[in-house]
Amino acid sequence: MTRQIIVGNWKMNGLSRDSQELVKAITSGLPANSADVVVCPPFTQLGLLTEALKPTPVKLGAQDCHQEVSGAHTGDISAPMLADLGVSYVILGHSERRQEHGELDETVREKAMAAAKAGLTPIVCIGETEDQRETGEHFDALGWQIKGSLPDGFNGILAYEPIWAIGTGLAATTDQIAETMKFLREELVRQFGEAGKVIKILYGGSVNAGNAATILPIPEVAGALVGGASLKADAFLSIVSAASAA
Ligand SMILES: O=C[C@H](O)COP(=O)(O)O
Repeated sequence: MTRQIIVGNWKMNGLSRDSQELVKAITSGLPANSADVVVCPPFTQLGLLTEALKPTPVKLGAQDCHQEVSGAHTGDISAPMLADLGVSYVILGHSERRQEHGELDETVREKAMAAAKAGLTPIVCIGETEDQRETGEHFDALGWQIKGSLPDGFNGILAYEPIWAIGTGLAATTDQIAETMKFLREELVRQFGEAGKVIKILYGGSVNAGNAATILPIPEVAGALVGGASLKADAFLSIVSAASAA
């Protein structure tokens, strides 16, 4: 059985002291035979946490990177800069970046290529809006996002996050997740052939300590991308335990 992976996306949360305390609580509370765990703090905490996480099995991820290696891009961070710091994963195309920064599939694809080239594992996010779900256009939307956001030869992680489930406390139902995962796997195989069979797919959107044990065993779910609940060590560790048992 493949080990699941739980990714904590801290979003724009965490000053130095909180961040250090949080990773200390997480690393000291990991269950035996733990699932793989990745924490993705804001850029400002990455340097400090690299050192704190070095002696632990927890890996470090970033929440974005630029598609270029270097240059005149004020305020941006490149994939080689992240790799240089000891970062292993990078979340790309999160719906909050797509919405707040107008990030397009094409840019996400370029970022995923840049990340892989720098030795990082890209975690590319896709997800449908509430409208698309209600009008039954969700599979079309997801198919287009896969086509547009994942580069040829993609061997990173895909995160399915229905936008209406993010931060709402209202996770997708097990039936919705199961049906969508099946669709995503078929689509990955259609677009990538054999390689599409092994791309890991995470579910994200209001995963918490109470629903993780129901969501994580759903076929094709390889783990979770966790927002709010990743900021509380107890809740995050419960999700990690559920993944370790799934
Ligand atoms: O990246 C994480 C997702 O946006 C999920 O956030 P949430 O767990 O707070 O719903």
